[in-house]
Amino acid sequence: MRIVIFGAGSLGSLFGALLDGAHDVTLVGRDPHISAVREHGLRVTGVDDFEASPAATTDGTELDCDFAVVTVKAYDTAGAARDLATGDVGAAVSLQNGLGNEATLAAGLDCPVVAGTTSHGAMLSEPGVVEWTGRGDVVVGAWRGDGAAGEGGDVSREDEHGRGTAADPASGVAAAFRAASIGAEVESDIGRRLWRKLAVNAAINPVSALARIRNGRVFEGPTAEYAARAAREAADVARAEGVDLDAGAAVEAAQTVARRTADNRSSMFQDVAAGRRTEIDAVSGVVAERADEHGVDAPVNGLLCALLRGWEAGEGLR
Ligand SMILES: NC(=O)C1=CN([C@@H]2O[C@H](COP(=O)(O)OP(=O)(O)OC[C@H]3O[C@@H](n4cnc5c(N)ncnc54)[C@H](O)[C@@H]3O)[C@@H](O)[C@H]2O)C=CC1
Ligand SMILES: CC(C)(CO)C(=O)C(=O)O
Repeated sequence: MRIVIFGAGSLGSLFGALLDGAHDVTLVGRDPHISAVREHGLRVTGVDDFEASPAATTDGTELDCDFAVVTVKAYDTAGAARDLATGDVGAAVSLQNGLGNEATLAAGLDCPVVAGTTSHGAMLSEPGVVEWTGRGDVVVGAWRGDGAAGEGGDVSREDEHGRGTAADPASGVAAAFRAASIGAEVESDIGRRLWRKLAVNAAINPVSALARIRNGRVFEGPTAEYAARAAREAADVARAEGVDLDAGAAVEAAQTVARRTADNRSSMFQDVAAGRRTEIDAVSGVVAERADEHGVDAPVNGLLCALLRGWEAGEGLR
């Protein structure tokens, strides 16, 4: 299949390398990384060590592909949709963190949108080299609009080529990942999966970023209570949106991820440490705003969001 990776930074480069070979892959990203890939290929280190040679470009317009995997940061999703809309894209697949990316893609594109989450970890260590920091999973599901993500119908159908039907692009995407030996599942209730991941990120990311601690410390010591509250609030908002997510299950999910990724610096901690903009709006910001809309209390998410936004607006960004 012809696959575009839109946003070939850390995660996108990892998936681009893993999909290359089984598929015809084009990375869309920025220099100096893209020039390095064009000149020397793409090297993966860490969990596995190998080289790949996908096509690579800094121009995301007028691309033609079976599907585009979108791996830009949440705040760049609208720009990605604008570029992808100028081409011929069969489907857009978000593997991003935060809530709202799929809605942004759907608003800007005519093609079907597939929602996804991944627990693989990746970090661009230098131009042309990506470190695979942790093996994980990929879960995708048809996105059917705000409040109805993944609801209804059988999304596990594939056509005789295993590509998924037009009404069911998620199974085609999962099949393409599996053809490249990347474990990928189709989830019929992808909306719940996105909210659960959001609760995990709402607990770990801002707390680790503000306290400057690795994931494993978030549920230990003085931050534990507030991380748990952030996850519980996210679950309360999810339920107000009709998503079946128990507060206890959300806290447990966050604690499990913190344990499994104990030595990681969360992506938000890395962003803050490097003086880069964070994804706070798409994580705690979404929880706090939707809580307001539903009349649900989410003071911890509100405070974490305000602190990170204050840092970004003040002395934070380089
Ligand atoms: N890195 C990781 O281990 C994981 C990341 N995620 C999520 O995946 C998403 C991407 O994360 P990272 O790869 O870490 O971020 P990143 O910042 O390393 O990569 C994003 C890349 O997209 C590029 N980009 C943005 N707009 C572009 C445009 N219009 N044209 C060309 N290139 C463009 C940026 O230059 C950047 O290189 C985020 O939502 C993150 O939360 C999710 C799971 C794990
Ligand atoms: C799961 C977790 C918390 C892993 O670090 C993550 O998604 C992130 O850092 O953004």
